[in-house]
Amino acid sequence: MEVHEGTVTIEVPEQPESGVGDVVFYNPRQEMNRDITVAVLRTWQDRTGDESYLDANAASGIRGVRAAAEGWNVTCCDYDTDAVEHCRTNFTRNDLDGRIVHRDANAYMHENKGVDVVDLDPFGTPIPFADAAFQCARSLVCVTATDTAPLCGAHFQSGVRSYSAVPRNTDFHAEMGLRILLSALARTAARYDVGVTPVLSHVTRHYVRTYLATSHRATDANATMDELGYVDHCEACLYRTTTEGLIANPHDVCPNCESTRINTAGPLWLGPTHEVDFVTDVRERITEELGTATRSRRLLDTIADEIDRPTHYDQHRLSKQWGISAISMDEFLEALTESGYEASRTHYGGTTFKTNADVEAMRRITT
Ligand SMILES: C[S@@+](CC[C@H](N)C(=O)[O-])C[C@H]1O[C@@H](n2cnc3c(N)ncnc32)[C@H](O)[C@@H]1O
Repeated sequence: MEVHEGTVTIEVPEQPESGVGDVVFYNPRQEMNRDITVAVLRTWQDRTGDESYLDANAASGIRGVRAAAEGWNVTCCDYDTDAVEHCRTNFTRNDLDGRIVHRDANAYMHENKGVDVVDLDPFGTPIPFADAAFQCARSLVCVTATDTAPLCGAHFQSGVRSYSAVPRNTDFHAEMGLRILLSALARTAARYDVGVTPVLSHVTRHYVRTYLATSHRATDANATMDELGYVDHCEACLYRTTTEGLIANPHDVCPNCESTRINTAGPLWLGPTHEVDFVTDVRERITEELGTATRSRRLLDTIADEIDRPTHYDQHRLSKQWGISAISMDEFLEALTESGYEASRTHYGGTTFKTNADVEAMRRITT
């Protein structure tokens, strides 16, 4: 079937309804992910003059074709024969040049270091490709992870295995997933003396996406490691607290309600998950021909306005906890800001917010 995204048209096989099968993969639900990638690549090229882009898990080649249409010097890599055929057809069909490589992505990245931008978009966890990506990429690593259940602690052991960290299934699960992923990526990069700075990250129910600017200096890798730490979370009253550094110092009882139902997650990335200037620049480069322009702009606006530190709350979950009916989000946030606290919506969900008020202060002010 024919698929139109942005300025390109590609050919992909009919997809099985279950989403699982042998055919070359294409997921229309990821169009916004790809539209934002196009705007990120525009921003990155304007800022750095970078030229080369590796679509390491190419499938139909949709990411690579779209990057080539933006003027990038593209390599598409996939170990699947049919995928490689589709990539070839789709570059030709759009009259674009691109290098198509039938190879294991790790082998290719190890042998071809110095690509400006590397994009990882495998099935499930990207961690098997992370070591090679941080050695191969010169300046930007883009990563999608679709294994949201392991990342957010819903599949606990799988999360521990994949990410060498302890995820917990909390009421801020989407952010837990992002911070577990960033932690694992940062620790992987640091092994090669590479420091990372997340310039943009976003999470939906289906995937986590992040863009990491890289710096090949041991001192920057040290600074990256300083962004790691732990979050203690009380299941009884939803209180949380963070501990910076790689030495966990877990609470046995909740400092707020003295419950022992307090658990620790980490090491997590506790640093910023985006740079506001970068997000604003990307937002400006979301143009009308992008199919998800309206949704993408809305998402990027929310991210740019989001307080960027761990962790978010869910207003409905808190209201349930306190046994009251939820007031409107605007009223709730206004009550916090009028009391001198910071408060913002977040992109993690319609009823989510961040604040520097703790749960007791929130309850006092808003109920
Ligand atoms: C989720 S699909 C990629 C989707 C595509 N990037 C898009 O936006 O539509 C993952 C692809 O990674 C490929 N893949 C998995 N393991 C690989 C490996 N070790 N080396 C190269 N490609 C691999 C699969 O064959 C598959 O085509």
